[in-house]
Amino acid sequence: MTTSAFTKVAEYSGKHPKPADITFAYGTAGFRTIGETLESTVFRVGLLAALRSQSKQGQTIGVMITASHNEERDNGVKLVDPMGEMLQQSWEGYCTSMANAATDDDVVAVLSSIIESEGIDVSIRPKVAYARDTRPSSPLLQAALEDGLAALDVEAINYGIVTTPQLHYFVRCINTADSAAAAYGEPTEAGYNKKYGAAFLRLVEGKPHPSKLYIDAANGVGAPQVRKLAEAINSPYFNIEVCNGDTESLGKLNMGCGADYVKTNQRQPASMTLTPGDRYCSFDGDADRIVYYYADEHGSFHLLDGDKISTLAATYLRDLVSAAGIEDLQVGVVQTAYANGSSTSYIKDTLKLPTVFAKTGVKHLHHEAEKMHIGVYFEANGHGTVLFNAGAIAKLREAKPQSPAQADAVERLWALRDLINESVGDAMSDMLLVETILICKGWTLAQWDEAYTDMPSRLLKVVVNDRTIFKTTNAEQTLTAPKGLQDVVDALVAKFPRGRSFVRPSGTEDAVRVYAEAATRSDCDQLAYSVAGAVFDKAGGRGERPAEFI
Ligand SMILES: CC(=O)N[C@H]1[C@@H](OP(=O)(O)O)O[C@H](CO)[C@@H](O)[C@@H]1O
Ligand SMILES: [Mg+2]
Repeated sequence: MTTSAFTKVAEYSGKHPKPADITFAYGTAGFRTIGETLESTVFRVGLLAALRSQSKQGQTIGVMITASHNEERDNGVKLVDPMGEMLQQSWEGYCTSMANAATDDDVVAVLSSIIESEGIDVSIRPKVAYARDTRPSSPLLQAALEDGLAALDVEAINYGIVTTPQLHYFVRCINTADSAAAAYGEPTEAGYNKKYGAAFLRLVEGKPHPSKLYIDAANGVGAPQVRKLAEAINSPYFNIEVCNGDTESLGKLNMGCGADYVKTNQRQPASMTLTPGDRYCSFDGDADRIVYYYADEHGSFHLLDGDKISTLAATYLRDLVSAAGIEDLQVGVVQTAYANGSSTSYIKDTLKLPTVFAKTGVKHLHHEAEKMHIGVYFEANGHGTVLFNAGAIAKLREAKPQSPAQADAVERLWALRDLINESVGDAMSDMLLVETILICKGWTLAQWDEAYTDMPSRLLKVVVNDRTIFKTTNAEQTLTAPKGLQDVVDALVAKFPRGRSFVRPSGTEDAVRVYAEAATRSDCDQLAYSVAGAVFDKAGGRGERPAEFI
């Protein structure tokens, strides 16, 4: 890169001035706020993606424009590292500094300082792959991104409108293409559908066909993409109907539908009536989360969330490892403190598998799961996947099956690895995983649900003057500040049989979250609302005290 390249940066930056009154922060989910305010940020993310690529010797970096389950007027942008994983945490600070540079000259100055501190070789031609979801503000932001990429002469690939996990997959495919041993797949939509579709059919072949699966696509990008996946699979094993698949009409994205709505409200999408015995699932707006649900014969709603998916997957993998006769190949589960207590007890006491708690946010779970041979990780809200680490791959390669049954189990473990998007949680690939297990076991959703019964739980938000005063330890389950507040929470928890509650500041919203569980619905609600009340009263609740707080 020459000085003239920097001239282009300042000139193009002038087309995307930063709104003076907004401070941006690269958080758990990248940048996320009202779409129209993000033009300068997305332009600058284009510049950063170029530097990140150069710092990785010209490997391809991904940029995804999406705000997932947020309302339609929001948008966001995040960077994807070479193996399809989330951006390395140490670069998040660079993103924030870049987004907040006040003038075009400041943008160039921040750029230069990153180049210097990272020792970046600017003669390397940067490569970036990018995509967007279906939001109305996305085309404008895409144009800003393209200016950022052009300003640093990036070799760019535009993937158009795809799901977030598809972009992660493409990035990993591109960067592994030259490695015979680790090539991940073809970096195209067709390649994605072919890889996951073929692994799915390999695993379910010969079993009875399942009944139809109704997919609520949140009126988002998952709708067109899952239709393409179904076309590619073209088999009665994947008999689906897309509901909430309108990506054209304004105001529909995530509105009264989608995985977040279903999980938060513990009910089906407003537009859907459930028929007892039928099978349903919901994606979120960028199709990286999935939850399943059904109505029982009395019409009552039952949710199968991320914890249920993770226990289903862990059980199946544990049984396959045992059937394969491979010694010391450990299956483990990573959860967050939001995992339902019943699921944690089930993993420990019934499945007898190791489980650890990570901090909220999938990157934390991902890192913990990498330490396990086969690490299953899911957030309760339905975002997660399964990882096979190098130790697991070595054990699978060395396996010496002693019988056809053992050989079949080893082959199924390999096929499962192909079925799973290891780069990131992926609603479509996770759905195929769940479908595979249910088809192989011949289970209905109700049979899957029988493993354990969820404890009544409640998740609340408390709006406070300053959420940065909240500090936590112990995987975010214990407050170390404000002083004395944890003692109050402990005293409240002690009042309720099997009570559990914790308080932490949200990483994505300007609020503090309160989670509670207890043996009965009424105890759980009393605990949740009294902890929320204590937080509001003792830690600077903002505005009027909500009437339901105790
Ligand atoms: C309780 C909860 O669901 N928290 C969500 C939410 O994080 P918070 O830091 O709680 O705002 O958004 C994250 C990003 O999407 C997701 O990873 C996480 O699970
Ligand atoms: Mg999402």
